[in-house]
Amino acid sequence: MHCKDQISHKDYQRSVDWLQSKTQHRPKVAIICGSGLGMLADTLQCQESFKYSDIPGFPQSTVQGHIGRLVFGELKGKTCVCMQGRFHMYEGHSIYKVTFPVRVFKLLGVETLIVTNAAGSIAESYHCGDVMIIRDHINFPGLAGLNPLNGPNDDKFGPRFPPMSGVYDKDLRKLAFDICKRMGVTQFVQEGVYCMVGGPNFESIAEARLLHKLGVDAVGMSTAPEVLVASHCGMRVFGLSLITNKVVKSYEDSETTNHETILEVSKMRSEMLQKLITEIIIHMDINNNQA
Ligand SMILES: O=P(O)(O)O[C@H]1O[C@H](CO)[C@@H](O)[C@H]1O
Ligand code: HPA
Repeated sequence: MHCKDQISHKDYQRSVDWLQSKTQHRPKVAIICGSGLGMLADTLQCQESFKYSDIPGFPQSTVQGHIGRLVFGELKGKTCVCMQGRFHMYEGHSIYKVTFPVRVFKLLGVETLIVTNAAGSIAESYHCGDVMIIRDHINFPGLAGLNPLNGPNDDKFGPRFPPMSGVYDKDLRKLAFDICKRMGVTQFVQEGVYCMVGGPNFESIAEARLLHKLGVDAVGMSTAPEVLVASHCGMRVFGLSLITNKVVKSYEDSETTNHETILEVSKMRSEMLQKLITEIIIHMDINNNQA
């Protein structure tokens, strides 16, 4: 990865200008849908959607379960934009392309980013189908120097050395938990630490044991770069992981993980996630439609 791949302000703006010329929607909330979770976008009213292949600067989705469309619309009167499909580095995208949409959202006027993902459980107490409110993350590629903020800093977006403590908004986490209580689903709601690994392989047993020792609760191959860029440019962030599989940590265990099972579990919980995210958006303060 070279800084020459870095994206200029002009390139983000080109994408923003194109989108603003095609839709009247001016979203304050953006939602990134994880593997198999794209149907979250289906509940938006007055929808207008754009294929990634038509939007200037957008990369293409190549992973099954990631449709590759940007959907604008309203959730109970609140204007949102939803990514039906995200980008991963293992697809061959540069880390700047992976996070490209987040800066486009910022320039569109988005203030809050909601990220979702499918993740494997490392925590012993988690079960398949659990929903984890993300409290914090460990960004392995970031720790190793693969960071979307590498290269000359664009001060128009944020500072050179941004803090990463308290990135997952405390009030939104509390709001989510209160909503889960009202929905009567707390028995399968957790709060924990998400760890991003590079993928595309799933973890070896020794790697899974290492993650467990490090205090990781759930592992996936996404999310941290988008969250980092959103936080850098001052967006409020909320994240949910759907636990789609248990990560094997024992040499006695013959189970293996596969993407198809992950998509099936995502489908099983999609309605509950849709409802939870809708309620969060309804109940959070949004300075709506003033752009
Ligand atoms: O993180 P999302 O996009 O939900 O996808 C998860 O599911 C895929 C593996 O099945 C990986 O891409 C992993 O990161
Ligand atoms: N490991 C990494 N990424 C994942 C997993 C996993 O077990 N499940 C879903 N995404």
